[in-house]
Amino acid sequence: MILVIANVLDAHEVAALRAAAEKLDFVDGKTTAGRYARDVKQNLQASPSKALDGLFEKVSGALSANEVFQAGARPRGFARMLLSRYRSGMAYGLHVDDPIMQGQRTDLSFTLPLSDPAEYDGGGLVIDDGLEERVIRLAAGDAVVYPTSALHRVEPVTRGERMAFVGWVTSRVRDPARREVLYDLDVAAREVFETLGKTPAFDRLFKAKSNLYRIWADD
Ligand SMILES: O=C(O)CCC(=O)C(=O)O
Ligand SMILES: [Fe+2]
Repeated sequence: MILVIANVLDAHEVAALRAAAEKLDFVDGKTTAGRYARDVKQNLQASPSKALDGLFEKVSGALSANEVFQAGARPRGFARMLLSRYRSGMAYGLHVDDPIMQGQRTDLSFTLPLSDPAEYDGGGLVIDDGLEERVIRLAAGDAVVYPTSALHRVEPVTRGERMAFVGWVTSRVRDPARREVLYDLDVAAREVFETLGKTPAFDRLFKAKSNLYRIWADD
């Protein structure tokens, strides 16, 4: 399941993060890529610093407060986050991300751009779901969350600059099919609640979702 979540950050938050990001040092992104991804990775990444950690906290806080992210990802925590920058001519070829980062299993990947698509050409995130490729170009402040198991790439940027947070989430529910069942039940329960109120059908649906979550959640 690929989830696009609108407005994780509002325009003010995006502008503040962008201004703070402009003050950071950026280095070659190859330093954080795995053995095979390194060969196809051409981008820049903010070097680790206290200021960068502060930005990561804002992003993880905004995602954690987002109901759609909670329902779709069931996050236990964030394994890693990066702030990356693609200037004209830069790209990240087809690759798969590391299964373990900083000792944590990576179940879900996300991209949250700080640049609007009008600021650059190319630069789409292309996710291969096994059957076909999907090209995703998000507005600044939106996020896409997708299984870390998927092959993916970033198309070459041919004009302007694409700045984005990327990160990896460890989920309490490791199996993507189970996560999708929980997400569907959550969405259905919410819809019943909003249209019909807290009816017996809602109580049953929500109980079923809660109990499946209890059965499937890692300790
Ligand atoms: O920038 C993106 O949308 C994804 C980048 C990526 O695949 C990575 O950093 O591993
Ligand atoms: Fe990647």
